[in-house]
Amino acid sequence: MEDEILQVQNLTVNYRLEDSIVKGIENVSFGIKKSSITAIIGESGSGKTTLLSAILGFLPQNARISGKIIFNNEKIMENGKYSKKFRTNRWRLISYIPQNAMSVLSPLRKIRSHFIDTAMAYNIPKEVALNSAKEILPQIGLDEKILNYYPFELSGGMKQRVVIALAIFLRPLLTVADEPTSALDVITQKKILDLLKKINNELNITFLVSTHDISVASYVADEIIVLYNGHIVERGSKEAIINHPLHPYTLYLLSSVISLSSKNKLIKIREKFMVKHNINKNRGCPFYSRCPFATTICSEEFPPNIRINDHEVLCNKPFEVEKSVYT
Ligand SMILES: Nc1ncnc2c1ncn2[C@@H]1O[C@H](COP(=O)(O)OP(=O)(O)OP(=O)(O)O)[C@@H](O)[C@H]1O
Repeated sequence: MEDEILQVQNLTVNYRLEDSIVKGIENVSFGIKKSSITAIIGESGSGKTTLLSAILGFLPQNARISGKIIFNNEKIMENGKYSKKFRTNRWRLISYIPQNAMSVLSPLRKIRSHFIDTAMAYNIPKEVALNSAKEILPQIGLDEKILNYYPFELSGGMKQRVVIALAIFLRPLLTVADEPTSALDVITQKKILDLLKKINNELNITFLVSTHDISVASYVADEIIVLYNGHIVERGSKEAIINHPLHPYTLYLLSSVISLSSKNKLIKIREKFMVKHNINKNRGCPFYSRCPFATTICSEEFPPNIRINDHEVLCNKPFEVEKSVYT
């Protein structure tokens, strides 16, 4: 679609170990709208980092990848092969804010060297790099004099901002952030999320942000993708996902937010998720073993991907969730 900067089509990633194969993500398809913020939400091991690494072309050696990725109307990856144009321009097309961002700054190098090194890796001259850095730093709340500081001279929040500046100073079209706030206290967390929104708004950079916290997704994102066990189980606008969830796992995530669940009937709903079905080895629903709404069909048949306008859900019985919340 024309208004999409990124299209991921039938993406599957497996990891090969000595005597087994581990699933990373399976047959994942979605698009990201230009100038939006999309959050990928899922618990540990759901495949968030695998998905982001596949988009960035950063998967480890033991990964096997299939499917297609289209970026800005050009194919950048098909069946594990990334285009040369993408590999040589990556940071100017899709940049990255890593998990534990602060630890990526080398303690032995001044902040200015981090900007110069990043730019020079893409054949951008030192002067251009420093000028771009000086332009970006005030926009994200940092004085340009920090270019002469070492990382140890900065607070945690300032280091986080430097890493964000490094991701955006070459003005990429898309920035991918892997759990950008998970290591931060709540006050700093909010400031960083506000900063991502400001950059999105003022510099028109599209963001794809992963998080295990649905309240972070709800605060920062326009669109939300819910990942469970390597599958997209639900995706749609923030309003659709937060106010009208259709997948039981999304409902479970929402009912687990303390401030939400203590206020309303979600607390009762959370109790329903105490049930456990035996895992069915057949090709049933990935969420079957934890689903309070599951019936025989869910243990036997992989669910269909149901689409209602822009809201998609992978479920045999999506309206059971609606009934339990709204009736
Ligand atoms: N290099 C690897 N080799 C083998 N298995 C891997 C590798 N990287 C990830 N996996 C497996 O792939 C699955 C998805 O992992 P991934 O790290 O993408 O999840 P995640 O949602 O990012 O988790 P977290 O929030 O803990 O980072 C998990 O079962 C994980 O053990």
